[in-house]
Amino acid sequence: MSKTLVFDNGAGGLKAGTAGQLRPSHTMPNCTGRIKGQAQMVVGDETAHAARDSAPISILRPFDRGYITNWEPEFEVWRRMLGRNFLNADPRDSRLLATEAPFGPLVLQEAANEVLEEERESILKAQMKKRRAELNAHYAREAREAAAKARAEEEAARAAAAAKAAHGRGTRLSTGVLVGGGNTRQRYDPTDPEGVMGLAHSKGSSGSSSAAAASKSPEEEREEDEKEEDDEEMEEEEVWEKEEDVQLDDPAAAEGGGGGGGAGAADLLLLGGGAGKGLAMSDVCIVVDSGFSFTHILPFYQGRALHKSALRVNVGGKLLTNYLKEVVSYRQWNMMDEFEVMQDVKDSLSYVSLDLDADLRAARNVRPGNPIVREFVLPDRKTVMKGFAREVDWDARVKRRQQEELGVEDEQQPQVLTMGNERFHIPEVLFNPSNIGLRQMGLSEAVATCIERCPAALRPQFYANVLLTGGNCAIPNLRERLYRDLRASAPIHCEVNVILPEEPMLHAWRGGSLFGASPEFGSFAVSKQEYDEFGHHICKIRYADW
Ligand SMILES: Nc1ncnc2c1ncn2[C@@H]1O[C@H](COP(=O)(O)OP(=O)(O)OP(=O)(O)O)[C@@H](O)[C@H]1O
Repeated sequence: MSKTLVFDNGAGGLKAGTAGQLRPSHTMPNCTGRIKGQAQMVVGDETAHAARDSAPISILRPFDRGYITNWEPEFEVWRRMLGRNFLNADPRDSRLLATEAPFGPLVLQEAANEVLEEERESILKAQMKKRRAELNAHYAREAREAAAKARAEEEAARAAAAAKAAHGRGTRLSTGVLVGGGNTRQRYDPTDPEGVMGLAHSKGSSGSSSAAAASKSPEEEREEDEKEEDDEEMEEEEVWEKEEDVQLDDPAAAEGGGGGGGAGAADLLLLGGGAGKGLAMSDVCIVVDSGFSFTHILPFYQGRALHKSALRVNVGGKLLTNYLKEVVSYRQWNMMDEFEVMQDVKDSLSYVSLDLDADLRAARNVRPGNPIVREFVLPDRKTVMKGFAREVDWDARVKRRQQEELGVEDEQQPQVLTMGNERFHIPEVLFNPSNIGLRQMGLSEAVATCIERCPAALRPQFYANVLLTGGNCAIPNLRERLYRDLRASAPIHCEVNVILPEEPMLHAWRGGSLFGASPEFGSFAVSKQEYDEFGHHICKIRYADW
């Protein structure tokens, strides 16, 4: 059977691995670079190595805010990922599922498909592109269903055990992570190198309609395409027009269409920690994806994206790191050429404040006992290869100050950055971009606005199902702050629920992994032969259908 590779192509990093696995096997910076004075280009992970060796390097990022802006370097990164040192993919026996950001103009999507098709002649057997937000929503939905199923099964097992115990025949309940649904339950063995790949996968009823669609000839598909597109548009319109018809308590409306994950899907989801554990209602969620270059907010109803309500905020991790670089360079050391180091500082020490005034007051006095101030030991690339955060060493700090006053340099002491109000002042930009003069909505305002742009009858469901994904959502307290702000702006009768899955950065990749491993995936992929025969049209039909 051919192998399905999953690429989550982000502006910060390319996450790649095989479908069906719990996590990507490789992640590399999505960039190329040139070391000063050298003709050779360094690619992906090599740029990080060069930066670690203090080589003066100029970085080129070919992917920004969801768009590939420069194909050549992007393919260099992809080729390296597919090559011997990483995925070691056999071109004759591999299929590719790649993520795509929302809001991509059609012409760019077409160009991307075309370039991918031309390039992959020697690379991959079949390809498929899927919007990242859809994969996020898909994973959350399936995860929630799997978690609910597992809970129900565990409760049933517990009830059975209790009944047995009542009859004097005690049964020891199993603990640990259970994988597999229905009759195929088995214990997950973390040492199994095959992970979940070894398990058989089955799919629910939703796969049958797509399989039927796949059995149609491309000519038939083309004939039906316009009709389907009209139908889709009408469906989205209907959500608005018939909003008063939606009964929020109606289980049929709540359950909707969407894919029902079978046993195989549950395996990955249970291993993933049940990302959708907290989702209150079926098939309705609002995906907030905040990554390296931007943040987008996209609502889903019955598995369909409501594009009219979607919002994008051009604030991401890169902007925060650049801002931190400037602040630190102004206040302490010149760190303007140290993006990677400053990203480490931000990732390890920043947090979102839940009480700005109190935190500002507390951070003001840098003295022992200060709860906010921390130190970051900078890498000197001789003794300290990678920087790290630590509690303030007050004695060393006093000694350092005295030496600085005397103009003495102690070679033995590592250089440290002191992080005080920077720790919460920088992430605050996500919630208040106007702090640095950006005319953009803050995160909470954008989520609330997005929900308010949805049909009134659906809003309570969206408030109850806000799903956070992307690396920025790992900033401590971000979830709590968003909850607090939404709670304040949501109507009083609405339940507010903000869900933060484990490792939010990998959430979209896991959606891809789940989908790539499902039996229906084959019917959505486009082969080289099909593309040559029908062109971009076939991609439009196949990719839009899921
Ligand atoms: N623990 C953490 N705390 C704070 N920020 C983090 C943490 N982990 C990752 N990040 C930030 O998340 C960002 C990367 O997130 P992610 O991988 O979701 O982005 P991407 O998919 O590469 O980019 P994009 O979504 O813009 O295409 C980086 O800016 C990184 O600094």
